[in-house]
Amino acid sequence: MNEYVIETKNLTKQFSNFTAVNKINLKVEKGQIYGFLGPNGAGKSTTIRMLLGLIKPTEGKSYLFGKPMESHSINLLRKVGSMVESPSYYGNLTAKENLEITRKILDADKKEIDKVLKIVDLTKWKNERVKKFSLGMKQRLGIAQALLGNKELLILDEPTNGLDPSGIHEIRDLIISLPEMLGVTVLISSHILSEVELMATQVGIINRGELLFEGPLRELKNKSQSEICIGVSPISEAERYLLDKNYEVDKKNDRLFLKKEDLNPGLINKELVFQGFEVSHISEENKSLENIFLELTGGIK
Ligand SMILES: Nc1ncnc2c1ncn2[C@@H]1O[C@H](COP(=O)(O)OP(=O)(O)OP(=O)(O)O)[C@@H](O)[C@H]1O
Repeated sequence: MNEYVIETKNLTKQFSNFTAVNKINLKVEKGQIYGFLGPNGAGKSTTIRMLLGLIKPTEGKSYLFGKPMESHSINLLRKVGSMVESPSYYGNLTAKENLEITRKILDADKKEIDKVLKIVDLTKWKNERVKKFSLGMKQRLGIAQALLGNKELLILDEPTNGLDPSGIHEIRDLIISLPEMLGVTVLISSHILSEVELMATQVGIINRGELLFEGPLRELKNKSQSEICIGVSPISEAERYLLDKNYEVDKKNDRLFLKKEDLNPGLINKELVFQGFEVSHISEENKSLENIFLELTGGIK
């Protein structure tokens, strides 16, 4: 049996009558960068809080490293580093002093401080007070804190939130390097697909507490049908003609869209021209991943 770093079985959380997380089954394998995606309010933080033992599930179970959380939580959580919302630090202390506090709490080896500073590329700034740091540097320090104690799993809740594009780039490069450099598995939550698209090897998409998809991004892309986009006149007559022929037709912005299932744009063109329509444009359109994500989560109707 495959042992997952994170596995949940019917994990559910209700707040009074409201179901924030509904019977979700997550599977995260060792060494993966798992993008946990969903719009605001989807249930990501609630799931993460259950995985970190901060709140109890109403129903269902979570397993870390193959063991049930409920019976081994302290030992399991020792191997998990996390950064939930923004990192906590003392602005008047230096980066090194902040890490020293966490190191002492964890009783980790002194050498680890220089090691994690190097990983997050803050060695040069280790003696600077954190209040002078940019938001990106503070997030990197938060990741360094989360890594202290030889962690095997990192859980990062919206680590790129509020960062500018160059900050996002830095955090992304850092996260991508972690599984290979340290052998850690990373779960990262976000409400923006493009922020995790370039680093996640696997994604889980949650909306209104339900897990809608789990798998590699390419599988998500393959799930969506491409369309044939046609510029044709007179458009209404062409639409009627295609509907009569049982094609699935959508009219948007003076263009007709046909769902492609073994449809050949060349043959459609020939058929329309043969019927006397004037075809000014015909192309095959693949939906962007962002559109697939928005459709799944209800952003586009
Ligand atoms: N303690 C609580 N009591 C009642 N409702 C809650 C509580 N915590 C979360 N919720 C509700 O559960 C739903 C899911 O919230 P959650 O914070 O998990 O979403 P999220 O996907 O992390 O979104 P965001 O990115 O906005 O934090 C929301 O509707 C939220 O209002």
